[in-house]
Amino acid sequence: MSYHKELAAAKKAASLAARLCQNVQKALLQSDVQSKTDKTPVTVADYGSQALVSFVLQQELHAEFSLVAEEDSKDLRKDGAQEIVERITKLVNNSLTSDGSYNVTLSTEDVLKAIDSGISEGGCQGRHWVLDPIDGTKGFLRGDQYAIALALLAGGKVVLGVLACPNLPLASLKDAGQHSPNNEVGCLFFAEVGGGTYMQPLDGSSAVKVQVSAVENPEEASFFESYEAAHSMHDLSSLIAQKLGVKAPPVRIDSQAKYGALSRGDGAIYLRFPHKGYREKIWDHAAGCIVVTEAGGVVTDAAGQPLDFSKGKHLDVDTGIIVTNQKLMPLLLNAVKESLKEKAPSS
Ligand SMILES: Nc1ncnc2c1ncn2[C@@H]1O[C@H](COP(=O)(O)O)[C@@H](OP(=O)(O)O)[C@H]1O
Ligand SMILES: [Mg+2]
Ligand SMILES: [Mg+2]
Ligand SMILES: [Mg+2]
Repeated sequence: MSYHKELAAAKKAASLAARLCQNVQKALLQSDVQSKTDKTPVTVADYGSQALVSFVLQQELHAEFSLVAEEDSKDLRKDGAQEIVERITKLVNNSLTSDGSYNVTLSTEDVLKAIDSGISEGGCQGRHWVLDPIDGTKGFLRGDQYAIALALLAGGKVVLGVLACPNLPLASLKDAGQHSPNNEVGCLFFAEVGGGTYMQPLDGSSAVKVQVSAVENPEEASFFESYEAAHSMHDLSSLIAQKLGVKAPPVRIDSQAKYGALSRGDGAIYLRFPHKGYREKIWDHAAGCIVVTEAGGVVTDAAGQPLDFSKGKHLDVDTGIIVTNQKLMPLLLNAVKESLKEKAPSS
C-alpha cells in the first residue's frame, strides 16, 4: 500500500499552515491568545492552522474525510468572538492564496466548519487524519519551538506523518552555540510506513534521509524533555538519566520538534512523564512516533509497550513515554523501571 498522494497533500497542508503560524508569531497580539476551558492557551494561529489543514486535505484528496484534531469552534461561536473569527478567516485566506496555491475566499462560516471537521473520534477501523495544528502552543507564545503535526491512521496504525517545525534549526542542535555555517531555521520531517524518514527545509528545497543516533554508550547520549515542568516530571527524568549514566544536561524544548530532532540524531533519548492523572492525546504523538520509528528509533510506554493509536482520541500509556534507538532501549527500560520503583511512595 502506498500513501504517496496522501503524503504530498499532508506536506502541502503542513507547509502552508507553518507559514500561517510564522506570520502570527512575528506579530502576536495579546488579543490573539485565549484560554480554553482546561486552562491551556489557544491562539488564532491554532485555529487558523486547523482550518487550513482541514481545507487543503479535502481539496487535495477529494476522498471521504475523517479528521481527529485538537481544536473545535465552540468558543469561537460564542457572543463577542466575531472579531477573532474574522481575523482567523483573514489569516487562512491570506495563507491559501499568498503563493498562488489556491484561488479561493473562505467565509467565516466556511472556516468554522473546516475547524469542526476535526471532530472525528478516530479508532481502529478505516482511515483517520490526526492533527495538532500547533503542538507546543506555550513554546509558540514564548517565541520558541512548536510544530504542526499531521498523521494518517489506517486500521489503527500510523501510516504516515509530517512534522513542520518552523523554528527548528536546519543544522543539528548538537552544534548549537558553536560556529555553524548554517543558522537557518524551518524543518519539515516526513515519513511513510516502510519508506524511511526524510527532512527538508520548509522553504521546499530537496530532502535528505535521516537516521536516529547510533550511540550505544549512555554516557555519550543526551536526552530531550518538555520545556514545561507541568508537562513532564523533570525530577524523574533526571533520576533516570543518572541511573543510565547520561552525563549531558537535559535538552528542554517544546512540542514534537523533540521527535524531529531525535529522528536526525541530535540527541538519543526523549523522556516524557506527565504528572499523575494526565491522559495523553493521539495528536501529541502520532506524527512524531512514525517520524522516529521510520528513522530507526523505538517509541514505547514505561512498560516497553508500543503506543496504541487505535483506541480513539486518547493514548492509554503506562506511566509515560520513552523514545530512543534500538540498542539503548533495554538499558533505558531498566533505568525507568528502577527509577519508578524508587520514586513510588512506600506502603
Ligand atoms: N499537564 C500536562 N501534562 C502533560 N502534557 C500536557 C499537559 N497539559 C498539556 N499537555 C500537552 O503537552 C503538549 C505540549 O507538549 P510539550 O511539553 O512536549 O511541548 C500540549 O500540546 P499543545 O501545545 O498542542 O496543546 C498538550 O497537549
Ligand atoms: Mg493545546
Ligand atoms: Mg499538542
Ligand atoms: Mg496544539
